[in-house]
Amino acid sequence: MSKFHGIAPAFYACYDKNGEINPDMVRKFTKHLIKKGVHGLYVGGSSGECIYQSVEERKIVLENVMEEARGKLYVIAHVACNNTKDSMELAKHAESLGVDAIASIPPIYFKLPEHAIAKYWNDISSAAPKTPFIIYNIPQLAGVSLTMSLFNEMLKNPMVQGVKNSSMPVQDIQMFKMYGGSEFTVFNGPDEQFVSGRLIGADGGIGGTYAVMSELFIKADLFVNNGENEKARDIQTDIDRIIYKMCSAKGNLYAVMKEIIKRREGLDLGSVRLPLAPLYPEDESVVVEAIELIDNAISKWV
Ligand SMILES: CC(=O)N[C@H](C=O)[C@@H](O)[C@H](O)[C@H](O)CO
Ligand SMILES: CC(=O)C(=O)O
Repeated sequence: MSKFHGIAPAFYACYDKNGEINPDMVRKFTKHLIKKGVHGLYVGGSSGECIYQSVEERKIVLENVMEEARGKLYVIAHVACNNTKDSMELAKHAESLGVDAIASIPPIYFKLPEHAIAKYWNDISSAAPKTPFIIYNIPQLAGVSLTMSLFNEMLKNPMVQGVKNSSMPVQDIQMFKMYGGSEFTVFNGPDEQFVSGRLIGADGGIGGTYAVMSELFIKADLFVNNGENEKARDIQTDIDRIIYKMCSAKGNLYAVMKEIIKRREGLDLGSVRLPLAPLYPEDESVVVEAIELIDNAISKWV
């Protein structure tokens, strides 16, 4: 089994009362997830609110994660900024800290040609020449798809060793697996189809909702490994009910999940940064009902 397998929660941004990065909470949250038994961590991605943080802030987050995580589980650092120079700086910094891989979305806003996207990714990779590079394919948010021509171009770089695939067709996972070569890693992106992603060939998953119910995803992963497909399907159904509930709030999904972690686990990660919407008073019932669903699912399955 490759090092990159199992359950890798996308790390949430940790803020203090004033909305500043809270390094102490970054460490506590890292320790908390390690104790839960997850296999890896994905730091500084969408869930880490990377696009709303400065280069300096993102370095501080990764440094504090690495202090707790080094040698205990794999760490993938998402290093993309929307310009090449800052992304290269973060890539270099991540390599100096000894992360297991770096990852990057494509550049957003301008519709760039594929050769420019490939150059952006290869430049970032060249700033961390000893560290595996994972392409983050998330067309519904990035507005750019990892096409086969772009994928094949990227495979010429031997450090390109995986894709985190968040496109909705599950078959995309199979395609990247098929053409990536035997050592190539593909992570499932959409948490709502984690089990399907694993069954069609994903080595593991990186997900935005894992940290709020890691027990359930660890169990789902185990069911797939053991060929217990009916149980895998049924736990996925319970997971999806929880995700749909959390997504029904007026406030942002990450604000909901941080509130749930605060109440269930006693860790205060703060709120989200604007323009992401914080929790509204009318979200109280969503939080309470989601907690009940999570508690019930954990007592049923774990
Ligand atoms: C669009 C998006 O953010 N996708 C994430 C990464 O793949 C997922 O992990 C979601 O957070 C999750 O599936 C909840 O919808
Ligand atoms: C959700 C996710 O995978 C991310 O943080 O990018």
